[in-house]
Amino acid sequence: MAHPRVYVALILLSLLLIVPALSDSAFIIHVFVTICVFAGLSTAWNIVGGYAGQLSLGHMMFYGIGGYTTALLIQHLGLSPWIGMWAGAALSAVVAVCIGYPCFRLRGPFFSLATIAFLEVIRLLAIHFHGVTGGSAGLIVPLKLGWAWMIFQDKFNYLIIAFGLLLLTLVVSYAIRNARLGYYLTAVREREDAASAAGISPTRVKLKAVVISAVLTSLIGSFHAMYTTFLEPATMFSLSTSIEVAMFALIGGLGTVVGPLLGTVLVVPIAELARGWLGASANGLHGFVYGTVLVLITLTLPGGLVGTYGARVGRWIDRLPGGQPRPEQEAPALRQITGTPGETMLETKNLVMRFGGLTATDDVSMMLKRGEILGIIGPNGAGKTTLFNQISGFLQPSSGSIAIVSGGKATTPASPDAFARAGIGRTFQIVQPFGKLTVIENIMIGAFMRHPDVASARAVALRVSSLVGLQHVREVEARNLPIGDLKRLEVARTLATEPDILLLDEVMAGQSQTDTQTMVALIRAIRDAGVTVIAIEHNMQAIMSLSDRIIVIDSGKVIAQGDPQSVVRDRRVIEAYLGEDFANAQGL
Ligand SMILES: Nc1ncnc2c1ncn2[C@@H]1O[C@H](COP(=O)(O)OP(=O)(O)OP(=O)(O)O)[C@@H](O)[C@H]1O
Repeated sequence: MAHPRVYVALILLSLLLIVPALSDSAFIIHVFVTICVFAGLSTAWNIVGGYAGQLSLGHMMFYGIGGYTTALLIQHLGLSPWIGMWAGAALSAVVAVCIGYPCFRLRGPFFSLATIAFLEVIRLLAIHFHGVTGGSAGLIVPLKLGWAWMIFQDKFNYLIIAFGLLLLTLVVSYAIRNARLGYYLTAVREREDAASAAGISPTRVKLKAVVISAVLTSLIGSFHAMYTTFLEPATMFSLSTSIEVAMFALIGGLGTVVGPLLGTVLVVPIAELARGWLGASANGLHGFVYGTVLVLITLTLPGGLVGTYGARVGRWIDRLPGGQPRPEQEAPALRQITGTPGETMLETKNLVMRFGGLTATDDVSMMLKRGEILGIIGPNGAGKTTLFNQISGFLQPSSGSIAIVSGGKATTPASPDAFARAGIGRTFQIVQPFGKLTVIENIMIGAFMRHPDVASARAVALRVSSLVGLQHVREVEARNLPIGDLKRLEVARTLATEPDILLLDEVMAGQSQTDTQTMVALIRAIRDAGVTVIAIEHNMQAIMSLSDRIIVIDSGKVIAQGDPQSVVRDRRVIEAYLGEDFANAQGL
């Protein structure tokens, strides 16, 4: 509460109550109720559409479910809307899981189309079951006056409830944004694979977001039904309103906490005032107003208002009393890796991976011993990365088995995130940074796996950033880093998950001579701290000096393995990969 961003926001928000209280006009109160309702809907939508990047265009289904459940429970069971709205919210949560689970497998426009389809289905069902819902003719909410029934003569009471719901939605949205879930949603939105490698289950976090969003939307829908006192499928399950709600967030700033509110405050009053002044002749005018503002904003400010000016305004506000940065927390103790050096940690048997007619790994059997650095070499296209993808859960082998051995027990996790949580950390050959997050935030995404609390994850990330030599670019957005730093960031994010086994895929590619030496020293230090390492590398000098053991793969098959000196002398390895020039240069 003492932070200026909080008290300034509360002061500005209170204007939504103070201005209509001073004016005392029923129409002005109506405009402010509408602002609170739509800002709440847009803020709730933004949790899915903005934070999770899933452009739902069927969100009004939860609004409608809330409204109808509340109205029907009053009508048939005489239940107060204060109870009915939670029943509606529970039903919306169930519907959100049932719809979200299959739909989250769809990407981009297909997801949006699927949400529209579900909205239409529910609208048609509401029309079809007219015996219950009143069908197209609509349903009138039983008019019993008083707080218990949420029906008032004094319109200001409606505004108090609408404001309360908006405040609740904003607090939830703010809390998500600043908690692990918010970071996870951003990570999943930007790069699902990298998020999975950091132990995040994309489906689980998206489902969490959609359930929270559905519950909030449904609560607002219940209230709005009580406010309008009339429900019909066309307005309760409206596609155009779903689009408007998304549009407010786009105008204000997608994925920001106050963006949806700002977008609504900007456009709803203009449209409502135009409707108020021009009456029936202004039918459809609000759509024109929204469209015009949207076009202007997307053309001039693609990040929306908050996306463009938010950081600058935030810095001004931080200069107010209480805005000084807090001291950083001490990094928590590192996870103690236990186990006997030399014991088997990972074993693959006869791994085959076919892509159509191509066999990328062909009968690969290998094992990894605790505490070693295992190098994997081989020509381009030999199947090295495909092997990594299988032992980190990103590819399901066509045949063969993978076992992670821990405490004498062998397990095979079912998904990439489960592999990560089982202690296998991996980097990607083609770097996968979360471009719009800073270096520290990128590393925090990894750290969250074992440190759910934001302050601890940040402390771990700060320590890891120093370890890999990224301390000088901590607050730089990852998209602005050169390739050498991006490679180090890959290692840092994976290291922050505190893995037992670290899979490094060509982390020295694109690094300068000095950086390569630093990386070699870093990998040794990581091993000395108890982490077992497998490294795919084309830099022979580096991999020779690092590895305790090397496996050579060619055309998907293991053609040689052993200590570095004997492997580079192997004729098959010289013929398939190293070449005679290398052998001559080494005097082999
Ligand atoms: N998802 C995929 N679908 C189809 N083919 C694939 C897929 N992934 C890899 N391949 C093919 O499998 C073969 C092995 O590729 P892989 O990336 O594992 O090789 P690599 O040894 O890591 O090569 P490099 O050293 O160039 O990274 C290649 O021919 C590649 O084109």
